[in-house]
Amino acid sequence: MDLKSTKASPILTDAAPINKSRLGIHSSLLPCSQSGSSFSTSVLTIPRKKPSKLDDVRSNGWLDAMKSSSPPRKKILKDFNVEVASDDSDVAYNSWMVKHPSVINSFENIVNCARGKKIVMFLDYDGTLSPIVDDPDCAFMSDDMRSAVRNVAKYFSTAIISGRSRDKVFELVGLTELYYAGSHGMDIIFPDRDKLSTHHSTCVKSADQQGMEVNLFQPASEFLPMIDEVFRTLVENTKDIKGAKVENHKFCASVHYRNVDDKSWPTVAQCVHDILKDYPRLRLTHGRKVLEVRPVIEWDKGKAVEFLLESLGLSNSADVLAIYIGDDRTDEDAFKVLREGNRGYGILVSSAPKESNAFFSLRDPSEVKEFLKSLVSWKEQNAL
Ligand SMILES: O=P(O)(O)OC[C@H]1O[C@H](O[C@H]2O[C@H](CO)[C@@H](O)[C@H](O)[C@H]2O)[C@H](O)[C@@H](O)[C@@H]1O
Repeated sequence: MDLKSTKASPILTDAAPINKSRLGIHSSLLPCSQSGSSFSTSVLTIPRKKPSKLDDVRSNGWLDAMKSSSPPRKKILKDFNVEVASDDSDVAYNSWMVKHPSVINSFENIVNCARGKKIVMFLDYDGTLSPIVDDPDCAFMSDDMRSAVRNVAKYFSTAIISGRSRDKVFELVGLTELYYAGSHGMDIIFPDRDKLSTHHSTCVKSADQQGMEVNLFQPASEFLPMIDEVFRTLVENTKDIKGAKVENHKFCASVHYRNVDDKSWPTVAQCVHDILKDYPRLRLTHGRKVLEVRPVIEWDKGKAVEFLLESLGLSNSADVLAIYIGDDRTDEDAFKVLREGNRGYGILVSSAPKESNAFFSLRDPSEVKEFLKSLVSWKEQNAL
């Protein structure tokens, strides 16, 4: 396979727009902006200023997105170098909560909606089940959280949908009774014992780590060699940027800049941008202090939720209430699917106000745990 080929498969979409500023020509000098009829191409002057190496990432919005990623709720009081919760941010958070109420405070509402319906639980991993930490290899969930998830799965079908590789997220969660979707939903596994109501033809049979028969759904499998190649190039090209870290998640790759001095963020962005220029079949999404490189297929966490609901025969919103808990921009696709399809509720985990398609909110993973425990208690008290 030609890894850099531009030949699109039927499912490809989202070709990167042509970035005029990349040509080093200000848009006001381009023919489309001319107003008079006497314009002559012979007088078109190209600015003498050499385009900055970082013009690409400034003009395509990557840098702004990087700066706004994972904003701290508390402000540093610079003169005293202490962290304080400013009144302003509290006021902003409280007014944001009017739009996205805490699901703990709205518990009665959500369980009333769930009466007579099957609850299906979708959980993101990082920032939802485990706290955000500097080292992605040390993002462990607590035993207490694991037991809360295990108890939820006793009563409700539960799936983990993560940007990490499926193997990695399974290693971190370690519960065999769940469904797992890794690589932002591009790698879904089902135990073969489950009767899949649809999609049989798109799944392949395989064996899991315990040798049990499983069904795999991997809509981006053709991208495997490409992601591998890009991962190696990213590692090589970022090796001199202190603090940068690249992860291979099989069907996507992550470039972390949480531990990079913010003066070097433009260098990280430009480096990723330069590599992506050679791969028109890959695109970039933003996570929490992380740039994520993934195939331009029409597949995301929202599609994975739809796929899982349909495959498990749980897509009838009259009988099913889906709940998706996540903290990241990539979780927004899933929130949107639930909101627009009237299939259930998205819950955003955030301690700062954020634009979101989620209906409810929770502040942090400890509130996620509290909510999961409350659902289990409610179910136990109402079990007939
Ligand atoms: O979909 P998720 O399960 O939320 O995974 C999204 C990314 O999570 C990880 O990165 C994030 O968490 C790290 C550990 O707390 C943190 O250091 C990093 O800054 C966050 O972006 C994971 O390492 C990424 O590869 C995932 O894409």
